[in-house]
Amino acid sequence: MTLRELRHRARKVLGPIPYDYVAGGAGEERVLADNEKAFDRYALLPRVLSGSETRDTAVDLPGARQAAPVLVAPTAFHRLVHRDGERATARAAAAEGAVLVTGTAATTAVLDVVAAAREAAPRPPVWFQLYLHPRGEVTRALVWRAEDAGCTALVVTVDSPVFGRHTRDLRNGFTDLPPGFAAENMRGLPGAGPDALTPIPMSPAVRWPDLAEAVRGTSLPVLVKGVLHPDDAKLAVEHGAAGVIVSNHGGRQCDAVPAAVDCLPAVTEAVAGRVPVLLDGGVRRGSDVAVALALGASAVGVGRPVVWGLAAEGETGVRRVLATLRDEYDHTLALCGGRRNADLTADMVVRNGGAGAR
Ligand SMILES: Cc1cc2nc3c(=O)[nH]c(=O)nc-3n(C[C@H](O)[C@H](O)[C@H](O)COP(=O)(O)O)c2cc1C
Ligand SMILES: CC(C)CC(=O)C(=O)O
Repeated sequence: MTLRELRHRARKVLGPIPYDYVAGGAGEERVLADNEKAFDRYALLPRVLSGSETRDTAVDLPGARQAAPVLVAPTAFHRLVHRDGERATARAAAAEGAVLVTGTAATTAVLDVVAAAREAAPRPPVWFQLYLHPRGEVTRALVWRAEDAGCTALVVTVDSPVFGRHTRDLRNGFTDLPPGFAAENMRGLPGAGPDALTPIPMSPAVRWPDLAEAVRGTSLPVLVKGVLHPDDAKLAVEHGAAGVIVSNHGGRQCDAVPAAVDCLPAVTEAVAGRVPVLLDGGVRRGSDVAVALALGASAVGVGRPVVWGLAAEGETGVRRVLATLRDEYDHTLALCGGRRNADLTADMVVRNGGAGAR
């Protein structure tokens, strides 16, 4: 079953409002569509007679060693799509040896998410995603909850000075979570209330010194998510980021930005190997993973496919998504004459339509 088929199955089991919440993007959904289409604009140029019967797809990331270069990007409100919610996602990611990025907008408290992951693996890598708050004590409270739970890294999302205008949610009048659901990590903290669709106080007043303060205030590595401009990637490193995640939030913030993968080469060049560069947005096949790695990513995140897997089949569905991507990626690596991730290099990616068009 391909990840696209899993989406169709999810659509059958979900009501139209939660389906639209997950599937949708901002504005006219141009960026949402382009994230996937962009991968069709790249082709792989394999090397031959250089492979191996055994391949090593493992990757070392801040606070995590993963079996494959694919991690679970933070997506909000898993209990909206499956009764087991984030607990199921956590068990699945841990069982597959993948980082789970849980987040402030989870419908399960981070302590319970990490506990569920530990049911499947002794030391599962769980990262915690948060937005910086202009009031430092709110940020510190969230960081403390993540540290206390046993998360091994933090992910600070910086592409949301204001919340994106999600066309489908606006049309559906979807502004609050249904009764019985809440952003559990926001309990007791200032915001719109944990049951609001945007329970997180986003602020355009947040600036680089706030990031530096957050980095200083934790012993955990801090990755910065939502970087597209190469100069911002440099600033992130200068302000202490342990990793940079190239992302346009799955097309849910500004609907006029480039596809995530199109921003990757310039960011990779700007970071110049000082910290790992990751990418999310539009990754749907093992060959997409290979293209991203060849263009400089250490690993990729997947958002919607994981939610479709969870909606369609719970823990089993999430495992299926991660296992499928790992298997397809390993197969692509073999077809490209590679033994390990680092064997995929920028000269092996061409613009689709001809090797001469690079
Ligand atoms: C339903 C949904 C909820 C999301 N919630 C968050 C969030 O709470 N925090 C965050 O940083 N990114 C969030 N994202 C963005 C994802 O982390 C990621 O950037 C994006 O989904 C990647 O694109 P993909 O869905 O094409 O894989 C969300 C995305 C979706 C689809
Ligand atoms: C609660 C929101 C902040 C989740 C989000 O980032 C999104 O829906 O794209």
